[in-house]
Amino acid sequence: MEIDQCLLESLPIGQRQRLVRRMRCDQIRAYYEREKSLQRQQGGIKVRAPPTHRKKHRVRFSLADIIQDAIIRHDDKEVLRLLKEGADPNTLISSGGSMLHLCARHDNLFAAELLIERGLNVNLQDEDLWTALHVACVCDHADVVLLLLLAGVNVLLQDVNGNIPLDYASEGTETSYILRKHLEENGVDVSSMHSMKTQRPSTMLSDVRHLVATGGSLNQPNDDGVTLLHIAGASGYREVAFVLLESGADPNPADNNFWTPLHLAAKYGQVTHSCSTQYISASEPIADMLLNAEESWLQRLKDPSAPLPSTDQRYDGGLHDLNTPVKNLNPLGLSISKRDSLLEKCAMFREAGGALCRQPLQDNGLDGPFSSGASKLEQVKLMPPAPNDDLASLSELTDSSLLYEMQKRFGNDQIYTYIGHILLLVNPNKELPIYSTLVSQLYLSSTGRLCSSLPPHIFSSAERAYHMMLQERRPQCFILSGESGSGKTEACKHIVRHLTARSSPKGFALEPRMKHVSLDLFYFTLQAVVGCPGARVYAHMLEKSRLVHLSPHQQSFSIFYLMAEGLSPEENSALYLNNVLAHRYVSIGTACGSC
Ligand SMILES: Nc1ncnc2c1ncn2[C@@H]1O[C@H](COP(=O)(O)OP(=O)(O)OP(=O)(O)O)[C@@H](O)[C@H]1O
Repeated sequence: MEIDQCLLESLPIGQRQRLVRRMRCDQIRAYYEREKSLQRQQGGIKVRAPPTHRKKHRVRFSLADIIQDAIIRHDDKEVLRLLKEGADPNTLISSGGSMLHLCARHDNLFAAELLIERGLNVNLQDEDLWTALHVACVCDHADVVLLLLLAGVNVLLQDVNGNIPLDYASEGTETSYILRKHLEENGVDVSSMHSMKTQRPSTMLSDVRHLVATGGSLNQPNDDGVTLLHIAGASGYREVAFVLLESGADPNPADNNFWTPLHLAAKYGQVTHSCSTQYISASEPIADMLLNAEESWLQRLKDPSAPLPSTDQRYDGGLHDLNTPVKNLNPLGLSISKRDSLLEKCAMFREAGGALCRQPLQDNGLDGPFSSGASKLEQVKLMPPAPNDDLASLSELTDSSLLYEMQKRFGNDQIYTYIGHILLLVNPNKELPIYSTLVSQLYLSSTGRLCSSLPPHIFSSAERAYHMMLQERRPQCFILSGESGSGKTEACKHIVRHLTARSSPKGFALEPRMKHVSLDLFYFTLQAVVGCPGARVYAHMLEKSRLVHLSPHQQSFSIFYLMAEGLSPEENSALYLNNVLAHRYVSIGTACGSC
């Protein structure tokens, strides 16, 4: 169980403790399950003799871990001691950055000085190509910025988005002033910075033009499935995207994580949505352009003679986008997972009406369930996660408190609620835009654990069952219980929908086949009740147990009795059913007409 830190902090202390205890239990259970499966893999469970005496185990941390902790806690003495004891100043931290990045983030000037003294490279870049100066600027830690400048940091190093540290310094702050002054003193003016920033997209643009001219493959993915269009979409290089699309690049390739260029354009656009309207105005056209291109590409697939969209439609002719970075954002104040979950929420819950995306082609048997294609726009509206998403975590558990919470949630169209691992559904009796392919994709998880930034959903339960199946290597079972009309059949359909989409992310489309089978079953059952006014069609649909075992006074499928009554002798003999009622399926049941 994963709990969103924000939600956790908003809970009363007692509830929080209970929740944390449960999380700990879950962790321990998961640990033992993993141990068990490892043992099984290594050839059978080895039963260890219980230890006769308890050894006191000491947990030891490496110097590299301890020094990082000391830097964060500003324990200068400890940092000094550890460095003397031989802690390596060049140890990398989890983001791929150096310990100087850590100092910049936590404003630890003393440790930063010590590390620089010991020869740590001030220009080291992390996996997003951020230097410690980028970090210090984002966090507005002016002293660290000054120290890094004195140590000779390169102020013009660009990160993965082509942003230099100054781009991250908020206007009017001390950090921004210091950097501007430094740049001025070194003869760097704004226009040269501008041209430097355009360098990366310009280089890519000329490379792409060259590739087009020499007939190179525009859709060639790298090992991660990333194509040129992914890069252009994610980086906001509008002109590059335009050239690629105009030259016939596939607008919809999925990388190894099933992300298309449109996903990336949307993701990075939404990242900055709450913070920079300037950026959004630059990146939204990319998303629009990709949508238009995708539409025209699909049309041209069907009809190669279809005209290309007009230039106005394709491209509004603006200059390529500069990556205006997010101002006033302090992403490093939050953990990466936290940031991701906030971004996810920002993306999903922007407004009522939510995100717009493409709906997959239905029933064409060609496209995978996650591929986009149809021209119909699909609306998604998910409610943000809330503390009462799991009733088991309520501090007060009485009939009235549960009913009250359920009623409140139902009023907000929050029809799903967890009670631990059980999912409660209140039938909304109206269509809710929460079952699209996009939503199904959102609930995909690599581990099967509930995603704390997503509200309860039937897709989540389906996802969990899928992973349990893989882990335990045995069939899983859903128990759908509720009174007639409570939504069991619909829930079953949603589970099947998610699982079929899950199991065939590319190419092989199981969903249309499943629908076909369901339809056949439906007609089979429908035939069974023809002539049974008021009979309930669905009750027998999936009760396959009725085929092999009948309880006393229970009848088998009515179709058998109707066949016995209604088939002509020729039809009977063609089906080898000269005496239907002699078969065990029907002979032991009560052949009553009702269903
Ligand atoms: N998640 C849902 N969203 C919207 N409407 C729903 C949902 N679930 C059920 N419904 C509505 O309620 C009706 C009855 O649901 P369903 O047939 O799934 O009930 P059931 O529990 O299977 O009933 P029975 O036990 O009688 O077969 C559906 O036809 C549909 O209109």
